[in-house]
Amino acid sequence: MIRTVPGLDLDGSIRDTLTRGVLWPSWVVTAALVVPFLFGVTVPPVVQYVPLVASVLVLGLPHGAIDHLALPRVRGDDPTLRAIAGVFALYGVLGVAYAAVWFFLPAAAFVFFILLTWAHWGQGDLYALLAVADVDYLDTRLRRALAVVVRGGLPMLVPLVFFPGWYRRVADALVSLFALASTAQLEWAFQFETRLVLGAVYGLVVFGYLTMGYLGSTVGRSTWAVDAAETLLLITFFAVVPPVLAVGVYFCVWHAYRHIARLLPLEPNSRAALDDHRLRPALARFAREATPLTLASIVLLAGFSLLVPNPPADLLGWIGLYLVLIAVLTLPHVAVVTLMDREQGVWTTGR
Ligand SMILES: CC1=C(/C=C/C(C)=C/C=C/C(C)=C/C=O)C(C)(C)CCC1
Ligand SMILES: [Fe+2]
Repeated sequence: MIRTVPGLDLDGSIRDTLTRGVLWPSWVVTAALVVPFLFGVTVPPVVQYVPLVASVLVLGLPHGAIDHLALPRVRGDDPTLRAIAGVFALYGVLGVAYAAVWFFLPAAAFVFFILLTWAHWGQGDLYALLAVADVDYLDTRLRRALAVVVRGGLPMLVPLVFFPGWYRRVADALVSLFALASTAQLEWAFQFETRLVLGAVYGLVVFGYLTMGYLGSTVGRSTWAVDAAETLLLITFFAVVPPVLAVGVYFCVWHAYRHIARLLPLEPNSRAALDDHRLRPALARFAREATPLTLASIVLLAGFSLLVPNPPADLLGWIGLYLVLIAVLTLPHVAVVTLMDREQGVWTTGR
């Protein structure tokens, strides 16, 4: 059966529900975390790992666990066995191919993971800007691409500029599961000069992006203010909060939660609940739907630990393994989200 599904044109009541229940919490949590770190608070590594570890069950891993339902739904089709099998096949082919790259070229696979996440977390925020924050100045494809570069760079580049040591430690944790000392090839990326140049270029791009939005906004500047405030908040967040903690929190309350919010209106019962200003039943339904494949991914993680040449020996090693699993699952997940973008008109501007 073919149905029409919401694209970027969410009903006002749904937008309200998502702004209150999804955007606000992401602002409050990130802003609250900035404060102690601005005052120089330090926290032991184990505590910094908590959000990333929690993301295995809460928000993070589950956000991709209904990709097999999301794709048919966004097309207005029923999730038939055939449609679901198609998504599973996509995961199988892309996931296995990328996993093989990790075994043979781990350092290159890591760099690709960072760039893939940059694009993917950027594309997630772009949808939220268009559909929930309802910005009006992203009216050309070039401007939308710029939004992806700016938004994805916040979690992927800002930590490199401000915390190269941690960045390197995490890169090591992933790469050394496959080959010891391979991150030596990435030494250049952590050098002061590289970070200075990348930071300066990125700073200019952010400045250009925000100026473009300010000048291009026609219906008052309130939506631009949301975009600008989020951007500046996240720059500060990733500049002061230690990166494993910052990325873990961002992954859960920002990227994953916004993606889940995007999925909810695609399901008719959840859409009705949101329309009625009720977020909780929609989230409960999502949690039920996401449980089986979240659990299956955890089994995959255990299996993966038996396959890597240098199995994890400590908590950071396990986090590294978890991130490699995420990397492998993210490639097909990005394919699904990119198809969703196409169906929902994220790149349809006429210009
Ligand atoms: C943890 C961590 C890092 C990388 C995290 C990545 C790349 C996560 C990707 C998650 C994805 C793609 C989830 C799915 O949507 C950095 C940046 C090296 C800095 C140090 C901390
Ligand atoms: Fe995602």
